[in-house]
Amino acid sequence: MTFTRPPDRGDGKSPPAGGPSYRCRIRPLNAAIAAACLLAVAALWLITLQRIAFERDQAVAAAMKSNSNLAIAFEQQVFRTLKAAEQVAVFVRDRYLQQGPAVDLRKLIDQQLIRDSLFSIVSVVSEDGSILSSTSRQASSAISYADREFFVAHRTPGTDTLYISQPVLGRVSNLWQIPMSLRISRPDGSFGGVVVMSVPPTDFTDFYLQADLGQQGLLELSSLDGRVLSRKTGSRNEFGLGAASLAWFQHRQARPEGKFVDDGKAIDGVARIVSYRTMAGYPLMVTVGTAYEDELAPTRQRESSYLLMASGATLALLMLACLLILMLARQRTAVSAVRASEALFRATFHQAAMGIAHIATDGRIIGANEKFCLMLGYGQDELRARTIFELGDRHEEERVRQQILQRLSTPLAPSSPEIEKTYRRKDGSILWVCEALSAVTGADGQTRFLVAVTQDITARKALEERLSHAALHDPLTGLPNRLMFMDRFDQVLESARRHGGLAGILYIDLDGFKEINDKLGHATGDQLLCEVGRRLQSCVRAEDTAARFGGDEFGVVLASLGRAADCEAVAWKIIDAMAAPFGLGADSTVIRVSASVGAAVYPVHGAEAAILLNLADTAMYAAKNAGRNQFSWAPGSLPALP
Ligand SMILES: Nc1nc2c(ncn2[C@@H]2O[C@H](COP(=O)(O)OP(=O)(O)OP(=O)(O)O)[C@@H](O)[C@H]2O)c(=O)[nH]1
Repeated sequence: MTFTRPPDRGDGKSPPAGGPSYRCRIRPLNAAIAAACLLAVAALWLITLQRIAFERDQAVAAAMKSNSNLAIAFEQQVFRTLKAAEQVAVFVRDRYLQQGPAVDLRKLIDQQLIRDSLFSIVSVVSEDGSILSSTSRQASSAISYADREFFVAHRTPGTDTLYISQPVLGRVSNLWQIPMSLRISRPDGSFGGVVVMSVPPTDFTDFYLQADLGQQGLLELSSLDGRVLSRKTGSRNEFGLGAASLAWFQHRQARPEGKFVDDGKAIDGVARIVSYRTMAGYPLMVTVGTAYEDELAPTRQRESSYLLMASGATLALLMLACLLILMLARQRTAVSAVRASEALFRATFHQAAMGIAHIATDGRIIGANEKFCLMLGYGQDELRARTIFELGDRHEEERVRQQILQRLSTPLAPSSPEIEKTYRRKDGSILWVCEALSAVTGADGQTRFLVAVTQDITARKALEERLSHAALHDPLTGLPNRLMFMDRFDQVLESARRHGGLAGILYIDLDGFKEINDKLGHATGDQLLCEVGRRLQSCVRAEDTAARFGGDEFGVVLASLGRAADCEAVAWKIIDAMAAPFGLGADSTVIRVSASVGAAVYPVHGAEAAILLNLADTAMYAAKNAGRNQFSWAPGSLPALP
């Protein structure tokens, strides 16, 4: 998500101060990342919840199957007990019918004809309800069963099958018992009494421990007429309760056997996975149940792991999405910064008033801006095909190499010294530049390339040249002026001092120049002065200096004089040169002029330039006074001249 400034409203006014000056814009890529993340989270949770539901269903189905098997086993155990009871009852009834009231059940036990481990009490009851014989010592004929359910039921002629009564509190044992009885019929079919066997209800539910039904399991034996014969839930035993409100009792009306999840509200509020079966051959049903929470405990543990993993994955996905969005935002910022920087660079590089060239460390030109190309007259490609050394004259190459080496040796130096140097343009002309080199280094501190910032100073150099020439030369004749003359004279004197040589100076003044000016005009006078300058130069050697001091006054420095007398010889040579007629102007007007020359020699007449100049000047006046067109030595020991 980014914030952008709203477009200008066109009236030049900004949005009202204090109000929202930025509007929110969701970037499509950010929206796509957020949508993908939400989709992934939704899919993750869908899969997780489906997995949890599947595992729960699996656990419930497995528990149902297990409980169904246990119900079958429980049914078989009850069935065996009932069959044993039937066999005992038939055996006792046959003995009673053979022996009559003299039948002794305790003797039958002693003879191990009856197993007393199966039943707590076995009794023979007469047709009036009193006990005729019993395996219990507490039993007596005074105890009557005439009102008992089984006795009442057997008195009525009916089937010759085992009758299973509701649990009752035993009158002999004083304990809860389930009476199971068989009718004794006389040969004529009349009622002859009952064989009754008592089984403690808990004997049926001992199976609970074998089946390992847990702390809150359920094992129940009920009669189909709606009575719980024996039930065990956890450590609790119950007998004789009504079964009509129980869900499995109601389910049995529709299906003889089944399995389902019961909410437990009819018993103790504990939800259970139950399986029930209707017994074959007996009006009984068995029910086995295990606590729903016990069965799902392992699944619940896995559920917690799944939920934890899904939560972790959700968090990771959200963090990943946030990270991606953040990285994208940073990348966008970086890209914007790079673009801005590139735009700035382009504007600076291409529109700079200075020439800029990128130079490889070996001198190859990598690139150049338009100004640099313009300055040198080469195109970009032509420059790229050259080295920086090829752009200058041969004598400059070493200097440029030194400049590059110096820059490479101090790549991190903040400023680079500017040097003035020359390039050779494509057309062969000289380009004077003032150039600074900067080093561009990489992250490793190594120099990647050099940047040459070049300023065209050709015009300035030409101006300097002109100014320098004007300052030291006479504008009319082009000869050195007095300033340059004195400088050269100083240099010559210095050399003469060092080498013990001689140096001469001549002071020359034209004779009658004013008249020429006056008669022929100032322009002709100028022409004459120029020609005098040329003749003067032709009279001296290259190492000598001829100069114009001003007006019609000239001077000559004679370097490396072999003899002082040579000075006079040069002076006469000049006087002769000036005496020759001048043909000036378009019509070659013939003009005649002469010159008076004074001379002084180092070290004969003096040691200082100014003194020697004055002496030569004085000598020149002496020559003038001697009639002009003359030479005169400076005052001093002329005969001693070497
Ligand atoms: N044409 C021209 N005349 C100049 C220039 N500079 C000075 N003059 C003139 O040159 C003359 C020099 O004066 P002088 O040396 O006294 O004249 P002169 O006739 O040579 O006199 P003497 O030296 O005594 O022989 C003056 O008339 C100046 O006006 C110049 O640049 N051009």
